[in-house]
Amino acid sequence: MTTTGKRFRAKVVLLDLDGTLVDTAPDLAAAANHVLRKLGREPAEMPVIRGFIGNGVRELMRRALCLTRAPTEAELDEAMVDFGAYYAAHLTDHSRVYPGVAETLEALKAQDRRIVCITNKAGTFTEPLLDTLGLRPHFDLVLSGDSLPRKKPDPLPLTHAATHFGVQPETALLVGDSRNDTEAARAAGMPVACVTYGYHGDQPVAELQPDALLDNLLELLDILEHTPHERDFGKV
Ligand SMILES: O=C(O)COP(=O)(O)O
Ligand SMILES: [Mg+2]
Repeated sequence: MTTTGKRFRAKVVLLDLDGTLVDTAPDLAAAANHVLRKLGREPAEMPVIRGFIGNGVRELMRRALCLTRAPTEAELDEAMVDFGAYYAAHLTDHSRVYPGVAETLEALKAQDRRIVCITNKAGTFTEPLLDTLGLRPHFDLVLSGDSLPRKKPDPLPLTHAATHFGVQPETALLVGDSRNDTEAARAAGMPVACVTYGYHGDQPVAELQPDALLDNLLELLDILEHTPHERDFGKV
């Protein structure tokens, strides 16, 4: 773990999904490659697709198609129908919860913190994915890429979650893995920790200058202040 030595109040803990809670890259890559093959195009290597995750599945598919030829919006619309059907049927064939995640979520709950999942993944995939992997009961609120008018790197999902629980953004904490997470947090005035194992392309995650770096989500528990929170909610 590398941290700046800061401790965070984190009355509300917001967690990114893909690359932070769950390694979803194998099933996302399989869905994208299913579409590429169907269109007679060359499938892409897993690490290449992995670098496309974080801006929602439509952007992932667009970038996968661009490897051979940029699609028109109509072509992309059609590709997304096939992508959606395949991905919905194979959401958790190979996707796995990262080590330390379930234990961390349980500990956060025991400390009376509110727990939010904030992802750019479409809600139609987020809910069944969290359900199947047994994570859904841990969350007090789930915000997907299409839950609100704007998604990360826009600060809206973060400020929405803070307002929902009646806390100031600076007393919450986002944990994510990519530039979308750090940019959204900075714009919201919220501290941000990054996991080092997630999807951040070729760029070392330290270059995103998060307030803390975590090699395992359990390390989050070491950087939180332990003060009672129950009476704080709703008093912005
Ligand atoms: O790109 C996606 O579909 C989701 O990405 P996120 O969970 O890391 O926000
Ligand atoms: Mg992510």
